[in-house]
Amino acid sequence: MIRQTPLTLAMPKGRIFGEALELLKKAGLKVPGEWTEDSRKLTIEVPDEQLSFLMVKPMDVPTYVEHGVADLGVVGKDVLLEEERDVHELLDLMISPCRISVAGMPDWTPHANLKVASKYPHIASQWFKQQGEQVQVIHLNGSVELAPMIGLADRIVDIVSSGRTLQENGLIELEEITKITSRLIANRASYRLKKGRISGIVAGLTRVVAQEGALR
Ligand SMILES: Nc1ncnc2c1ncn2[C@@H]1O[C@H](COP(=O)(O)OP(=O)(O)OP(=O)(O)O)[C@@H](O)[C@H]1O
Ligand SMILES: O=P(O)(O)OC[C@H]1O[C@H](OP(=O)(O)OP(=O)(O)O)[C@H](O)[C@@H]1O
Repeated sequence: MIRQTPLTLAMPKGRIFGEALELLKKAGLKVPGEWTEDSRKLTIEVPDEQLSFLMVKPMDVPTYVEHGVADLGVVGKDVLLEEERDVHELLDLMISPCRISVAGMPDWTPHANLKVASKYPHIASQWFKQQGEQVQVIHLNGSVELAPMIGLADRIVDIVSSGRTLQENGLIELEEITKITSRLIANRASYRLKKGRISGIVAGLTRVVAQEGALR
């Protein structure tokens, strides 16, 4: 029997997980079937395929991959832009689409010392720097839309998908910073040392992503 090269994948718990798993399955990988959203288990083994899945927070996926404890990872481009980790971005999986935008209250009156609340402090700082605006960035971990409503910040930089959260909190989208989809990333050394197996997975996923795109 030919033994497969063992591979470890860092998978984001939450929104992206289901869609990513579906793509991997369609690309021909035997993926864990028994895992459910309410499971507390953080590692899943698929012994027949020499595959291990690590269930991690979306923001931490690039950390696991950069340090080489995971060979591959699936992560939103938002996290890659925020974290700027030294990883190899292999493929746009075209799943979990959304955008990062600047939003604020419609009746806001301009003033100096602009405050910007965001779960993405790095992306927010870079964006306003590029615009030549000096701002104070306030890092929040969620419920960011609250900040302009209660006077914590003048603007937010956050994910927009349906626009419902902005709308229900009386905010308007002012500028789109960038469109976001999820990406397949690799550890740089793993990509060299396990190139055969990783290339096979990338080829399978590339085919599936193209097929899914044609169906949209
Ligand atoms: N409406 C959306 N809101 C947030 N993230 C979205 C949305 N649509 C797609 N995404 C993608 O999903 C990823 C976030 O997934 P999820 O919401 O499960 O995690 P999270 O809320 O950041 O995690 P946690 O708060 O548990 O650390 C983002 O990095 C982004 O790429
Ligand atoms: O445009 P929409 O479809 O409304 O989606 C965007 C919202 O979803 C995310 O929040 P999440 O549900 O992850 O909660 P959080 O505020 O705790 O980050 C994001 O931070 C926005 O608040």
